[in-house]
Amino acid sequence: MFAAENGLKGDPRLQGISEAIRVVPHFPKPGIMFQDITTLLLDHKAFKDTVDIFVDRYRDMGISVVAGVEARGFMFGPAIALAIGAKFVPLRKPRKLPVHINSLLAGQLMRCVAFIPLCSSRRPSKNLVVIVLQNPEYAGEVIAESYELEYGTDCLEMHVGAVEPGERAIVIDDLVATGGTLSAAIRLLERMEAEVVECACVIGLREVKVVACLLLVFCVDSAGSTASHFISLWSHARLIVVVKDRSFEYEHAQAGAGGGLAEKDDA
Ligand SMILES: O=P(O)(O)OC[C@H]1O[C@H](OP(=O)(O)OP(=O)(O)O)[C@H](O)[C@@H]1O
Ligand SMILES: Nc1ncnc2[nH]cnc12
Repeated sequence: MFAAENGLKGDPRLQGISEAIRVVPHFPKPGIMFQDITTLLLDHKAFKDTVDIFVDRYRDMGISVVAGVEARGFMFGPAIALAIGAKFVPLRKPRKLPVHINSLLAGQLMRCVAFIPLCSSRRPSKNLVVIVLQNPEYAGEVIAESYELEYGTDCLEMHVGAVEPGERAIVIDDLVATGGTLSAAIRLLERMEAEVVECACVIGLREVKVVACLLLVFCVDSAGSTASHFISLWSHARLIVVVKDRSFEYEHAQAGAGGGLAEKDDA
């Protein structure tokens, strides 16, 4: 049903996209079949087709926020945002977004910086003038959401004020595995009262380990068939995934060539 709704069933672009993604066995550790989108970025047609699929889908959906997950969501999100006329909001790993320590300290800093050009006999530099004009209110408070990874935890941060209540948002990333990262992204946006219309990823891992927060997963494989659906326990947002990971094909090919699988079993 969803494949038809999305207009992706039988889409000839899917195979090219899928094939442009390199599978790197045992990276970053034994047993992981790493889905490497850097090769997709090198392939102009496959890269453009990927962005176009998302742009076609979201162009007329009243989306004003494209939120991209660091780091690989940054490689697709800005192009989509520009094409659909939305803003791009980076969801960053901890301590990357600039934030003032507190408003008092920021106020003192502003006064100091403003004082320097007055005391200086030399003409103030461009940089100083820019800082003086900054308003500490906009200097960047952040909110954070932690999430579980296979081993340990991680965290995403977003600037307060980057989205307004009621704005319609999509979240972009390269890949969904457990869904923990996307769930943290959704929580950040919903805390700012944005409406998360959908999440969109290029790749869905074949054996998605669904966590309680995962939405509805919609996979279209390279043949254009619907792969899997998982119903969220708490969110109404949806997820579109363009292609399934190619580990199976890779292992199959390696097994045919007499390699690969044995190496994986040894790991
Ligand atoms: O569905 P999940 O289980 O949450 O995993 C998916 C996330 O994992 C990868 O990022 P990673 O955390 O490796 O960070 P990176 O992009 O900075 O390498 C990927 O780009 C997704 O963001
Ligand atoms: N198999 C995989 N390939 C690339 N990125 C990932 N993030 C989590 N699992 C991954």
